[in-house]
Amino acid sequence: MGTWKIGIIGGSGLYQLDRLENQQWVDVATPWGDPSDALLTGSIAGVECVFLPRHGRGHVLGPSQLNYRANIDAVKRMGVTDVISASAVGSLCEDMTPGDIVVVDQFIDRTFARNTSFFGEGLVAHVSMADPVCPRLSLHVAEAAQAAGANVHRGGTYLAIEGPQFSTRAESLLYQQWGAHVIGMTAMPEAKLAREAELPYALVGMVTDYDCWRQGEAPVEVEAVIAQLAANADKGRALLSHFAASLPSYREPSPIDHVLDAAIVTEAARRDPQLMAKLDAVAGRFC
Ligand SMILES: CSC[C@H]1O[C@H](OP(=O)(O)O)[C@H](O)[C@@H]1O
Ligand SMILES: Nc1ncnc2[nH]cnc12
Repeated sequence: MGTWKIGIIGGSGLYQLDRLENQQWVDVATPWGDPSDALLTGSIAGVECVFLPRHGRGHVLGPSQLNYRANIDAVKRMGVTDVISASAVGSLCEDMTPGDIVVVDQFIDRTFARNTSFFGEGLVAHVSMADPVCPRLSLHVAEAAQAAGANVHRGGTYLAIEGPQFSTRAESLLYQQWGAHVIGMTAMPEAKLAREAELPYALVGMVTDYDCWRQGEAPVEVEAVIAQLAANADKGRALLSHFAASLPSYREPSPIDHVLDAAIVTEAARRDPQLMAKLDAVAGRFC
């Protein structure tokens, strides 16, 4: 390997990337169905990037309609080496305030209506999610966010709900007690699938609201989320420029590049050829 190719999955409020030089929208077909939209290829400060608007341009897909497998397969198919995911998040703690950036390092998954794995009958694999994000990529992202002038929290637990409704007050208070710091609807199973696809993953949580646990604070509304994201747009753009400019020119291999070596349990002779064919991008080394 040696060369970075950064996948950027843009969440709410992030549907295009003006910063990309030599931009081109590319339609990508996957064996898992259609990704959320075409993928935008280009470069920032000489670093090749591939951008995918998670909800599609115009925000047409909700969190439960996203084809998470197709999205991760598509970026992998485009030769991406590492994925940065940007997400709007609600804060579950006092000191993570709207406008802050949380570089998430743990997850609690409360989603229930999504395809959560590329593997299954005919090819069984169990990857570790103990450390669900890439520390190297997260460090680069956190430093870039700091350089962009953001108030950055290095680490935090993201609680993923199914949505599309926001939480009840009782749920919000419960998630706080569980030790979650931020809440959103999309990073799971995205982070799980990225790990299965051997893609180092970092999550930039952009705090947009205080959810509904906080006394005296109006419960979160979409309008406030979008307004906060718009207010942060310049910081987001600066973050990406700092990130690309600060990457070392040589990409040292990551242990995440090979997690499937220790994860696939199905004997070679018992593997399902049809599923193996579908896994050509995700697990091509084994096909
Ligand atoms: C528009 S508010 C709720 C919406 O925003 C977040 O999306 P994303 O993670 O893609 O930025 C949240 O998860 C919901 O999907
Ligand atoms: N409070 C919240 N709950 C779930 N998803 C969100 N995305 C942004 N704010 C959110």
